[in-house]
Amino acid sequence: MFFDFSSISLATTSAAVISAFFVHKLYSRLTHIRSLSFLPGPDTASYLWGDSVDLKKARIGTRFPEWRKQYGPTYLIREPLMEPVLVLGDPKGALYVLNDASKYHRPDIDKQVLDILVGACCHLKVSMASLTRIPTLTEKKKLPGDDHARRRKRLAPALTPSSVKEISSIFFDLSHRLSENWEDKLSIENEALIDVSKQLHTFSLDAISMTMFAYNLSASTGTIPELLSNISNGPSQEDTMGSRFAALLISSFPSLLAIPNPMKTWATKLRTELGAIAKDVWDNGVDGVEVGMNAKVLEVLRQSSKNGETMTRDEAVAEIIGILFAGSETVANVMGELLYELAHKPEIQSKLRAELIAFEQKHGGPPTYNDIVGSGKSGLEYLEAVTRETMRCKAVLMDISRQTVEDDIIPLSTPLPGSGQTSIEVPAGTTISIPIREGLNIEPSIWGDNARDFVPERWLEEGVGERGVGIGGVLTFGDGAKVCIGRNFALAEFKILVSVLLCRFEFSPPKDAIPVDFYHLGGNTVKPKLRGRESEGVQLPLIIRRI
Ligand code: HEM
Repeated sequence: MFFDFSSISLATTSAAVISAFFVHKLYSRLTHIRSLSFLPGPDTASYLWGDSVDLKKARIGTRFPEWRKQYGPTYLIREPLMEPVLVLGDPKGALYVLNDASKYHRPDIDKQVLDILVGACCHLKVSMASLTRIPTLTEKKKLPGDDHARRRKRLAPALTPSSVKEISSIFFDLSHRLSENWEDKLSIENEALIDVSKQLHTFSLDAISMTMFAYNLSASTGTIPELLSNISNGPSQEDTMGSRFAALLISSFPSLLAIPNPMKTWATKLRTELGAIAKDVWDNGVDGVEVGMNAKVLEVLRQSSKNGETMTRDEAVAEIIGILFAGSETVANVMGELLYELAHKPEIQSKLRAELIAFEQKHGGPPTYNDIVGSGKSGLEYLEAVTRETMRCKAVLMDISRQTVEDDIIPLSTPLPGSGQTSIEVPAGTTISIPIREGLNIEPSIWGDNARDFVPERWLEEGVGERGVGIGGVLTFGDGAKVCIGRNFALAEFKILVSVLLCRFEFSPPKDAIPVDFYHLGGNTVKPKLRGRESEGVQLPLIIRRI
């Protein structure tokens, strides 16, 4: 009898490697638990799922503000299998982490999701990975930090204030197009019930595709608009045992995302279709760009090819997909939330409209791009205040996640309750969640007792932004090396749309309105659903009345 020693030794080696891997996983998990267990935090909803399933189902405003009240700004929550997550709502600690890109990286799971999307940037927290943290931009697992800097530098000229000014006429055109669409719906009655969420999504998708790569995606005949609208509803949002186990496995072993799953199928389809368009636009160059369009991203990508940088078609496609994700649903969501807020706060709506109409009467025409971006100084102070308050209270991202790559000590501005410690030692591999929407942006020690309320007037006070944390006093666009590169674009697009819509329409809640709840959904963004009709997906019905 002969033994196949080579196959025995292969099996033994594989078993040893797998065992070592599990032992290492277990050891690092125990290290994280031991090092951080002194921190306060909620009783974990489930040892198996941690707090993740509970958080996924919870309405916005029902968990983090309560935990902040009970435990202070810095505490611990749990991912599946009790992996601790340090919720760092301390201003000094948050800025420390965001500003040290060498020690604090995006978590492995996010990089894995980005790999599937060809290294693209996105605010998308895909549902298969929805128990995990925020994936964002130009960071790919195998690429070192300087590659992120190189790609960011390459993209930056497309999104400077002067580039945004150049493309701003497209924002005006699209805002008027949306208004005309609503006017048509109001042609018989003076008012109508309209689900604004879909139309805002189309508006922002067009804004990004028509300005960045001269393509009208919403009008394209393929399945792309449908695939992109799935960003809102996610490739599989249901909370089933199967999806929970998949999420649990993936959060422990991110590489499992590489095996076939609904999210991967969806991403591959989207990438293939976008790839065909990108190839078309890429091959035909930017010379033939139609009037009313621009190709800012393609221009910078082509320029870097001319400068000798190698740029493969795949890389170009990755940048395009990334910009589309990052730039479309973010603005659509925040705009939807403002319209919802204005519908419920008619006094703020009237004050904003009165300012815009007074401006128009005084200057003999509607505000231009310069009036709008300089709105704090041009007689549009309330527009500026409403914009800032929307970005503060309605931040699209719940949190920004990072993982330590080495042991470190995070300084704190608020001593920990009990021990009075002014810093926290974190072992390598710790996941840190910097809470934005329900954390630092509404921190009562900064914004006062009415921190959670939507009060634009607070911004009319001199120097108020200096009190807060981050650019302009909020962390809505992040901070540090990965701060949002599209913020000038987003703010200009947002303000232009507000200035056009508010002069033409009045918004109010539907009569006998079903309450709208906002959830953290399909990406790390916040979206509306009707209470009791959640399975119908994202919707935001409002009554729109012609003025
Ligand atoms: C209201 C709208 C928006 C919000 C709230 C927002 C928020 C953010 C945040 C918080 C980050 C940093 C994430 C991190 O640190 O991990 C980020 C990154 C990014 N955003 Fe935005 N964003 C918005 C709109 C846009 C738009 C319109 C574009 C494109 C035109 C864009 C492109 C990007 C890109 C490319 C990055 C990655 C930057 C990097 O990794 O260096 N964003 N965004």
